Amino acid sequence: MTEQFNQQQPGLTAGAVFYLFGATGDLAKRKLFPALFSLYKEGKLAEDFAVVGLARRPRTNEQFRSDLYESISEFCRYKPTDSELWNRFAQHFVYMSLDIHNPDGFRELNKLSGELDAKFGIPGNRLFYLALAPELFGPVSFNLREGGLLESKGWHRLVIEKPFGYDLPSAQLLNEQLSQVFREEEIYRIDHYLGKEMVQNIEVIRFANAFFEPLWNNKHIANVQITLSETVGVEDRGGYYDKSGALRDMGQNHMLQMLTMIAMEPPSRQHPEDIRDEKVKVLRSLRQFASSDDVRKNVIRGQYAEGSLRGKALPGYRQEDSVNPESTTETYFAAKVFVDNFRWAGVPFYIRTGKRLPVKTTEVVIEFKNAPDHVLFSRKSSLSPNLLVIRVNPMEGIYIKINAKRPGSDSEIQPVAMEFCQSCQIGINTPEAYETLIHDAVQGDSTYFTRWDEVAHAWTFVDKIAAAWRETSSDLQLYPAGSWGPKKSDTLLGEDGFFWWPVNGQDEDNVVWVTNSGK
Ligand SMILES: NC(=O)C1=CN([C@@H]2O[C@H](COP(=O)(O)OP(=O)(O)OC[C@H]3O[C@@H](n4cnc5c(N)ncnc54)[C@H](OP(=O)(O)O)[C@@H]3O)[C@@H](O)[C@H]2O)C=CC1
Ligand SMILES: O=C1O[C@H](COP(=O)(O)O)[C@@H](O)[C@H](O)[C@H]1O
Repeated sequence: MTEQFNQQQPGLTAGAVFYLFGATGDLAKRKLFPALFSLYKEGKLAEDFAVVGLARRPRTNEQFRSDLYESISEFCRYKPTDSELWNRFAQHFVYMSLDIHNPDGFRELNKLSGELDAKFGIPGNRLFYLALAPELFGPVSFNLREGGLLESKGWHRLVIEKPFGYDLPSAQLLNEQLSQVFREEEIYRIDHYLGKEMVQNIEVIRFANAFFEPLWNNKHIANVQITLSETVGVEDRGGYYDKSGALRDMGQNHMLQMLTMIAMEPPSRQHPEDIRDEKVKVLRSLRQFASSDDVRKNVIRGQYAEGSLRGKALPGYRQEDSVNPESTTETYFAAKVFVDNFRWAGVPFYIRTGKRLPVKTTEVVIEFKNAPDHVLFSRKSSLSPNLLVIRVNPMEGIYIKINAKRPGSDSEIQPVAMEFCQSCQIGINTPEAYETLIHDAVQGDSTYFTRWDEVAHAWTFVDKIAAAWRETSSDLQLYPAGSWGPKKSDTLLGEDGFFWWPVNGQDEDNVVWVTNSGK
C-alpha cells in the first residue's frame, strides 16, 4: 500500500495497533503514556485502537494498567479522575513480555495482533514505536518482518527515538538495516523539538507576517541566536551522556533542526516532502569547518565543574554517576555557524546549549540591523537593535523589542518590549510535543519528523567538529555549575560586536514592558 499524507480527515485517527517497545522504560512513563491519554481525552484517538506494551520483564495486564495509571497521574496534563473514561481508555492496553532477540515471541505477537484487530475493529494498521536503546532498532525491524507483523492489510509505520547513530557511518549502517524492512516514507524519526508548539509556529511567524517576511534576510538581520539552556545535569543518564555529549545529544538534532526552521525558504506546497526539501537545502548550505583550528576558533566547548544554583551546592560532571572521573565529554557548546546561501550570506547564527546553566529555556533571538543613526536620534541616545524573540520552552510566546520616544523627553529613545505569552493564556492546554508527534504519525503526516537526508547532512556537519575535538581536549573549558558556561563563548560574539541577549529569566535593564494583557 502506498504511504500517503492523510489530508482528508484532519484530527481523526485511523484505527491502529500501537506496539510500544520499551513499555517499562522512562520515556514511556514520562512522555508516551501521558501523550496517549491526552489524545484520547481530547477525542483525537477514537475507540478503534489498541496498545501492546512490550518489554522483557513480566507484567500482567492489570499491573501494566496500574503502571499506566501512575504515570498519567504524575506526568499528564490531564488527570485520570473520570473513572468511566479511565476504564474505557485502559481496556485498550495489554502487555506482553517479549525479548527483542526472540523471533518466536514476534510470531506470538502477530497472533495477538489479529485478536486485537478483531476486538477493536482495526483494519490491520500498525504503528511500531521503538522506545529502546538504538542498538535494538535493527533487530526489532528484522524480527517484525520474520514474525509476520508486516503482512497485515493496513499501513505499517516505524517510529524511532533518537539518537539516530553516533556519527555518519553508524547512522548509515542503522539506516541500511531499517531500509531492508521499511521504506523511507514508513520511517518516522522523532526529534521532539519539532513537535513543540513554538517550533512549529516559526513558519507561521515568518511567512504570515508582512512586517517580518520582507526583512528575513542578510540585508536586515544582523545575527540569529539560538539558546537551549538546561538547569539539570545528566541525572541518571550518565552512561549514555558520557559517550554522547552536548554536541550529539542536542546539537546534531534539536539545534540544527531549529536552525533549519529559521533559515529555510518558503516551501512551494504545505506538503511534508516540500518542507523537508527546504530544510535539507539549509543543511547542505551550512559552511563546513575547514580545519581543526577553524573548529577551535568557532566552537567553544565546556564541562560543568562543582558549583551552585539558587543556593544549592551541585557536583561537577565528573562526579556524576556512571561518568568517567576523567571524562572530557562536553556538557556545553556554543558555535558560530554560517548558512552560505543568497539569503543568509554573512549572517552569523550563534547557537549554544548546556547543562547546569542558571535558567531552563529555549529561545531564538533575531537581532535586526539598526536603522541609520539619524541626526534626530544621535544626540541624546543611541539606538538599541530591534529584536524578535521566539520563546519555545518552558514559556511559549513572542517578544518584540522596538525603540520609542521616552515620554516627556525631547527625542530621547528607549527600548520598549511587547510580549505575547501563549503559555500564560492557554496554560495546561498546550499539547506536549509527543502528543503532536504521535498524532501526526498516526495521521501519516511526516512533516515534523526527520528524513534520512536531513539526518545524514547534520551528521556530516557535526562529525567535523567531533573529529577536531578528538585530536586534543586542551580547548575544553570547565565552568562552575550554575553559571552561563565558558567565558570564551561571549568572545565568540564579542569579536563580531555582538553579545548574547539575556534570555527569559535573566534580568534586562532599561526595558519598559508592554504586555498583551496590558499589564
Ligand atoms: N527518557 C528520555 O527522556 C528520552 C529517551 N530517548 C530515547 O528513547 C529510548 C528509550 O529511552 P528510555 O525509556 O529512557 O530507556 P530505559 O532504559 O528507561 O528503557 C528501556 C526499555 O527497553 C526495554 N528493553 C531493554 N532491552 C530489551 C530487550 N532485549 N527486549 C525487550 N525490551 C528491552 C526495557 O525493559 P526491560 O528491561 O523490561 O526489558 C525498557 O522498557 C532511547 O533510545 C533513548 O535514547 C530520547 C529522548 C528522551
Ligand atoms: O533530547 C533531549 O532533550 C532534553 C531536553 O528536552 P526539553 O524538551 O526538556 O527541552 C535533554 O535534557 C536531553 O539531554 C536530550 O537527550
